[in-house]
Amino acid sequence: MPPAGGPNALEVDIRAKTFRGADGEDVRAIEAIAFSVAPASFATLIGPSGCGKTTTLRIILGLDREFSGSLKLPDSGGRVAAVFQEPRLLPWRTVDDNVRLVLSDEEADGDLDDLFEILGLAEMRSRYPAELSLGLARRVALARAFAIRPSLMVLDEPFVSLDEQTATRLRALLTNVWSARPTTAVMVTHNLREAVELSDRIIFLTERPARVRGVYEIDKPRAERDSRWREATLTSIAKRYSGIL
Ligand SMILES: Nc1ncnc2c1ncn2[C@@H]1O[C@H](COP(=O)(O)OP(=O)(O)OP(=O)(O)O)[C@@H](O)[C@H]1O
Repeated sequence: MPPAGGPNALEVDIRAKTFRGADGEDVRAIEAIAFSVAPASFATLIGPSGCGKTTTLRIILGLDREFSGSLKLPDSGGRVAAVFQEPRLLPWRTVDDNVRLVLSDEEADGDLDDLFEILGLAEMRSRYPAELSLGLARRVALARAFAIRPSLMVLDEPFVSLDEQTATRLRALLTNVWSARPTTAVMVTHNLREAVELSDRIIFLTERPARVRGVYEIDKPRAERDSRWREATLTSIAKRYSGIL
């Protein structure tokens, strides 16, 4: 049984996921991935390359229905937002339009000032994607995801390929916007520091075919996660899961 997460938790229970390989052979990607994410809490999946993390996110997003097991979303009528490695902005639309495009007609006329402000994008609204650095484009992708007030947010390595300073700034912005607009979140990253900074729960996966290797809970409020606490937490994780760091 997946660990309890409450009535409106995200419940993922993948019993098996197999791909048909190019040579016609079956490739077993996932053996058993079960976990839950409590409402308005943040979970991160970490595991070796190719172990099935993106596949798990695609199953959660409903983009892949060919698996054995079950999935329960936090709110069946709610919206689901996704943030991918690539910001996927429309190049011929301004920043403002890229964010408004995902909204319904009534919402699109609404006030997004707070959202742009919190993400440090207030001055960028009339710019086009080609005028933005990768870090800024990723902020716009976050704005677009949070604009719909999703009941579930899925993030696939949202800060990969950024320099460390930019990534640190973006993680702080994500924490701020997520506090202002809380939602149940599941992120994939290869960066354990990032996981420790952002998550309430870290789910460690094995090599393919993936199983859950262990779940690490973090109770410390984000505002109190200073560098000393982070180093101690990384050490404690490394002790518990050898080979993780
Ligand atoms: N459409 C597909 N057809 C065949 N095999 C696939 C397909 N998609 C993924 N796989 C295989 O399933 C396994 C899991 O892939 P997935 O992309 O989920 O891994 P990942 O953990 O996200 O990897 P990474 O950390 O490198 O991003 C891999 O071995 C991959 O080659």
